[in-house]
Amino acid sequence: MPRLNLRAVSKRFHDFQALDTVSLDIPDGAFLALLGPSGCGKTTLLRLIAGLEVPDQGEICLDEQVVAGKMAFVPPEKRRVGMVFQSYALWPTMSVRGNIEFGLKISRLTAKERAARIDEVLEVVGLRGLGDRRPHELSGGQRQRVALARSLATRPKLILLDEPLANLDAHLREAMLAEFRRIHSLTGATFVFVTHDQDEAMAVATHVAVMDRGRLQQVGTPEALYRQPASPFVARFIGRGRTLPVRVLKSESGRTRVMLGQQLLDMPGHAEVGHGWLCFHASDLQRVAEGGELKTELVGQVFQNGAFLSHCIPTEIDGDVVSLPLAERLLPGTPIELVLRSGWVIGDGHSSADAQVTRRAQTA
Ligand SMILES: Nc1ncnc2c1ncn2[C@@H]1O[C@H](COP(=O)(O)OP(=O)(O)OP(=O)(O)O)[C@@H](O)[C@H]1O
Repeated sequence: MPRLNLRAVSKRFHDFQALDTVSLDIPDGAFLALLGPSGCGKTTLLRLIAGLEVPDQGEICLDEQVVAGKMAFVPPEKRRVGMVFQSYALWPTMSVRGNIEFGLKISRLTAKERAARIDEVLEVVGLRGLGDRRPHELSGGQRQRVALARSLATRPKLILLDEPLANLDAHLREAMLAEFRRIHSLTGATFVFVTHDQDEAMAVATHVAVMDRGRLQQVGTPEALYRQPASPFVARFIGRGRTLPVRVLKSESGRTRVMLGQQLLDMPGHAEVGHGWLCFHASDLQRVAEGGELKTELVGQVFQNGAFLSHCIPTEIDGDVVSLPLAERLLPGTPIELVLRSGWVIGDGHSSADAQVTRRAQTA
């Protein structure tokens, strides 16, 4: 059963279209990351789900109840949704227990029940024994755990997290990601997590929704987005992917026959006959001495992770720079011939990308 449905939700701020007909089904128990460049509308979408903004058009349903639409608007406090902000938003003069209890005051729990609930969530987030500390006596990671505990205390079905790790250093971010995953599986709640960091999204989420300029580009598992992007934008955005223009000759049963320059290739994918894109990652490329499918010239190298990440410009087709790790340092201008061990072909039209978004969202 989907926990959360968005149907053609749009939102304008003055003359700026922040969200444009976004449709999305989020299954019960999912950990969905909303991913996209700065300003693409992630936070606006989260605020609409929370009830902090009202959509101009479309409908939002939580547990099959319309919470925002033409005829209905359920206020935030009645949505059973917990929200965790980047800034933590803790009361500085209150203890950890006081901060968590604050959110429980409007519940009908007795003082004893509230105390038990606080103990329970402190245990879940790994802060047992720190209940009497004030926020300034905690580390950034601990403060974020308090913010999460405060949201969990009301036992919401849906938890919204707005860039919760943005204020933490890289090392702590990784540890907190593992913590979020653990807490997600322990509570069984549905999590929706906003981030512009794709490594973060891919590491933690069961589903990722990629957004660009107010529009949803694709929803799918991290693997599906990586291996089967629905649009050139997703292909380039995820996993530092690359795209090259191809001519699609045939497309049948998940295989395509394409021309990459003068080379005939057989690749997985779906595309209409005509102009298309071959999407791939550095790991799909292999250098060969001769007879490569893609002839390039080295433009530069960077020493990274024990290898020379080599940037190469295609010489026989009009395409962007492709990159792959090589074992040796070479002079700029060196001819590099490459074969593509794998890839994914998509069509050029946005309609096919949109169709895949809908199909994937429905089957997610
Ligand atoms: N209250 C508002 N009034 C006017 N414009 C707004 C308002 N809120 C958001 N916007 C605009 O809507 C667009 C989307 O904003 P939003 O905060 O949703 O983006 P985001 O994807 O979360 O970005 P970031 O990753 O930088 O936080 C931005 O261009 C922003 O300036």
